[in-house]
Amino acid sequence: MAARAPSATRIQPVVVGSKNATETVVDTILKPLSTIEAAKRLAAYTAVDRHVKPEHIIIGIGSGSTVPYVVERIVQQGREANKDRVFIPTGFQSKELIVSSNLNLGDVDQYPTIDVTLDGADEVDRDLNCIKGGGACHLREKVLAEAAQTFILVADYRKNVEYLGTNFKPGVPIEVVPFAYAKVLQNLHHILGSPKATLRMAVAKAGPVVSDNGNFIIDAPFEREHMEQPYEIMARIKMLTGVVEVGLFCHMAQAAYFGNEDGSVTVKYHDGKVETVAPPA
Ligand SMILES: O=C(CO)[C@H](O)[C@H](O)COP(=O)(O)O
Repeated sequence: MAARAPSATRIQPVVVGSKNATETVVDTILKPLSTIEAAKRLAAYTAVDRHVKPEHIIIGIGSGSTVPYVVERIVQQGREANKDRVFIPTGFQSKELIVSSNLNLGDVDQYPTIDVTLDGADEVDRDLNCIKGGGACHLREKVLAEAAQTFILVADYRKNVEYLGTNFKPGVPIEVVPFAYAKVLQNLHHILGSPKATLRMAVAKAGPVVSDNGNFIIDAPFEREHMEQPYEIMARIKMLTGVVEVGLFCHMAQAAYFGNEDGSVTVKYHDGKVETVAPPA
């Protein structure tokens, strides 16, 4: 059997109905994708082809519906390329994805330096600031983004905006310790200028969404004036006692890949450069 990184663990997937890597690849080949799914896949594949190289051994895997295409492309690099790699998840979903794809699973406390982390985003602005946390994973996502030598975003064209809050309307996701949520909501309403901030409620469960860390999530929409330079409001929210992490990632990503409707990919870089990768001929 192939050698593995020393402290990586392999466990069996626990989610009933989760697909293995072969099934996912077969699905992708056989079933036509919607325009949005095709755009997500294009962004993810292009980013993996450019940023997941043979020398990259410790790889952070983000959360959301675009990230499965990242993992799919990594699996396509083959067993040999992946046998010594360790994959670090940003939450329950990406842990299941790693395990069900037969990749080596590790954690960020074992591997605090990550070669490259690839993750989705809810929206990305012209300076590569982004909103994350639509899936309530932004605490671990930010840790893996900070731990990474290279942090790359992958998304479809709807997420590519000049200013945060343009298309993504729920607001900035804020993870809070449960007993402090009402106090933090008051702070957001009356001090920080987000009168419509609300506690995120679960859909198929009575009560609030509980994050993978056992915390609550507040969604706080802000006016454009705050979103033009989001670092300042991010820092002010983070200073509120009871806040664990804020879903504003400022100046963290090296590049963002957006799959477009016409099959091209727009790449925005941290230095302001923008590239268009033409669709395959
Ligand atoms: O931040 C996230 C989860 O907390 C996701 O990366 C973000 O919500 C984007 O997800 P998707 O790829 O499904 O649009």
